[in-house]
Amino acid sequence: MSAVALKLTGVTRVHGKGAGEVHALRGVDLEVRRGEMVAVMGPSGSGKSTLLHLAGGLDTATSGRVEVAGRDVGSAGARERAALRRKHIGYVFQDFNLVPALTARENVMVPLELDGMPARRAREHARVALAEVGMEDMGARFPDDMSGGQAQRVAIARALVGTRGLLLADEPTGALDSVTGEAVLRVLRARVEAGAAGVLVTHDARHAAWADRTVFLRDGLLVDGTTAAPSAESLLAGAAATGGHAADDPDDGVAGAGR
Ligand SMILES: Nc1ncnc2c1ncn2[C@@H]1O[C@H](COP(=O)(O)OP(=O)(O)OP(=O)(O)O)[C@@H](O)[C@H]1O
Repeated sequence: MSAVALKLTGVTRVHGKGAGEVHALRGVDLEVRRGEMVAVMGPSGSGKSTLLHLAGGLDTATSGRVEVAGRDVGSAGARERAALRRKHIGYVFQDFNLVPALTARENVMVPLELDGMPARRAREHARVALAEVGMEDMGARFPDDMSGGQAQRVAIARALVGTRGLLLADEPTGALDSVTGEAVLRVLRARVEAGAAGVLVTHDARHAAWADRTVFLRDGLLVDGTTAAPSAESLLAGAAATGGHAADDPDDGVAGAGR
């Protein structure tokens, strides 16, 4: 299997038409390898969710190329894209997107069953994934009977279940208290250590500190933080120096790294 789990080359995404055109991404290049976790930071509206949707095969680029596990997502048909999503991509959405009529365990089993895994094996994978996020006793609960944080942990278990090579997370700890949130980031990190690739969209420099490197988006342009490799400490220092709002200004994180 390719060491590069995700590759974006010259990717642009224009939403809308004519006077209402929005250039959400402008010529973005990004490569994420297996065993690597990349954090994406940037102000609201800078294109972070658009980038994640493209990486997850939920949207297609206006121009440029998006490859997942060596496969060009843009040229794949709808059926192939759906299979790619189920087999290779784990996606933690900002809203939890759980199916209300299914229990926590059944929600986590869905992607595996869609992929043809027998129910007994899917149930065992779901048990492990729920245990990883501290929800082992909640398998029979329905989403409406859970707190926001519990529902989000189930969504994270569903994204992590099985052996997906590319994990995409949009602010996965938004509804979680900080202790649980850190536990979830730890699970994500463990999956990356085990060979998955991770992309984490976050506004929080403390969460970005869990990644191997941070890239910054501003007005659809991507600035790679690799050259200066801002460390967790320098990102946090940048956040502290700006009153905890490093995520609002990409330059703050860079300044915090001493550039
Ligand atoms: N479906 C759409 N139609 C029109 N414009 C869109 C659409 N989706 C996103 N946009 C615009 O594209 C730009 C980038 O949006 P995107 O949601 O990717 O930013 P973001 O960095 O994820 O923001 P946030 O941090 O607020 O979630 C914004 O100007 C947004 O208004």
